[in-house]
Amino acid sequence: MSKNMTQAIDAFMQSISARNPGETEFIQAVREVAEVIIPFNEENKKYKEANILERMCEPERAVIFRVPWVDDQGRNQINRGFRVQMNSAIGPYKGGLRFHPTVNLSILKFLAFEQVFKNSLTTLPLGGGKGGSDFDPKGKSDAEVMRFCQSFMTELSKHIGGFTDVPAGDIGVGGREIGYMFGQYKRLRNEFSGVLTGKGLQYGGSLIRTEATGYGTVYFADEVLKAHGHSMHGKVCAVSGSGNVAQYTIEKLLHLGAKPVTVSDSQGYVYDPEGIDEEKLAFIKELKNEKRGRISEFAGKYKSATFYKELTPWNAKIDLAFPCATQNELPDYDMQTLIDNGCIGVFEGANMPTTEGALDLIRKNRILFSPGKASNAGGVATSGLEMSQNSMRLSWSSEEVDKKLKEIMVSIHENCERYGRIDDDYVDYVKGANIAGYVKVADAMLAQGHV
Ligand SMILES: NC(=O)C1=CN([C@@H]2O[C@H](COP(=O)(O)OP(=O)(O)OC[C@H]3O[C@@H](n4cnc5c(N)ncnc54)[C@H](OP(=O)(O)O)[C@@H]3O)[C@@H](O)[C@H]2O)C=CC1
Ligand SMILES: O=C(O)CCC(=O)C(=O)O
Repeated sequence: MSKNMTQAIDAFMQSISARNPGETEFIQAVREVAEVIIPFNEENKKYKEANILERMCEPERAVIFRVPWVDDQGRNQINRGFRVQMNSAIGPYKGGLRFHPTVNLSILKFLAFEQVFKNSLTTLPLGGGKGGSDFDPKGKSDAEVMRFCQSFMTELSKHIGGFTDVPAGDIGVGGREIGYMFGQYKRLRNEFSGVLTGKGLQYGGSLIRTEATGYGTVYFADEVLKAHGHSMHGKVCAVSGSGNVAQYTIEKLLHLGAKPVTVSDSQGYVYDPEGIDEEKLAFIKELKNEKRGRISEFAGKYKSATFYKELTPWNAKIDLAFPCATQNELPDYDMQTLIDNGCIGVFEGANMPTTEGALDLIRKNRILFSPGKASNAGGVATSGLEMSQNSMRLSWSSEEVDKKLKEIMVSIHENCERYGRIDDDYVDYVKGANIAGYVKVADAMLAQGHV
């Protein structure tokens, strides 16, 4: 990269840092995009002259609100609620809600920013947003979670709607939470609408939405492997996390003949050299989705497995890594270990799990890599399919939805390859995803005037 270009990127990032002090995750997400888009804008002056990137870095709106609720002991509790409505150029704001004690404005702005590019890549008419709360559902009774969700939705309902903003789940928000929030929205508005996705199948949910993020991640990884002369069959895989995305990543890896050997949660990871098969996966699903237990219990149940307390799965000797837990969970030193152990590909199921330092190592060593905004886009894409079914008042079969999901992942791969091919042997999917996601939103913004 030329010296002038490096200076232009540094100057842009200085202004972003000054406008968003202390928002480290948001600044990290913007830098990854700016490093690709600022050089692209030099060759596409219409975007540069209209300050499209600058505008995309400023949320159209962000609401922060108090969420009061009463716990089982009758005590008053207060949490903070957020919704960041980042960009509506190509459709209503769309993106998940995260309930986790670490949630803050920086994390939600980074997620909303990523969501704009991701949703554009899906080919569907979806703008980008994200929200949530610093509420921790862990250790709470169902009744407490319900009271919290009802209070959260009482305020959020003023800012969302089927044609305005359609939230969904993310960390800490699954079928239970979506159900409670949907019920409250319906009471407040006296309206049965597709205002949330990830709904239960009895009340407007789509088949395959639960599976979609994990399945889509593996479909995308399979495309990347094929495009580089490899195959999924027989590959030994490390998966992090044990929630929604991790579970269905493991499931699809098994369908394609790969061998997942790790799974984790915030307390540590489990390594099972014999592999996590369908039966062990069923145990994980029950443990995490129903009993809401800890992953260490897996090693208690299966003698072939070992639990490593407070460690992450990146020490295992594996071919492919699927980080599916949270942001910045794969730092440079772990990436170096993965490379030393022969890892050939990293496919993000989570949002921004790979740090900037780890990404540098990936590029230097030409490791196959897909950014979450491309590889985990199957979740929001299937949310888009849920919205279509709700509008049409019908339900597609799981085969139909899965086929559409697969087609969308293949088309995202093609689009990323188009903008990200470096030479005959390597595609830079970060570059490809950022440019492909940007162009559609940028053109829509240009067409709509100075918005
Ligand atoms: N659900 C979806 O459709 C989509 C999700 N994503 C992304 O995928 C990732 C996982 O989401 P999802 O599976 O839905 O969430 P879940 O809440 O279902 O699962 C999250 C998993 O990650 C672990 N985890 C969370 N925070 C940390 C942390 N700080 N350190 C270590 N482990 C952690 C959790 O462990 P524990 O139980 O101990 O907290 C749990 O195993 C997130 O980055 C999310 O943004 C992306 C696209 C769509
Ligand atoms: O399904 C959705 O609307 C959002 C999914 C999501 O939060 C994400 O893609 O990160």
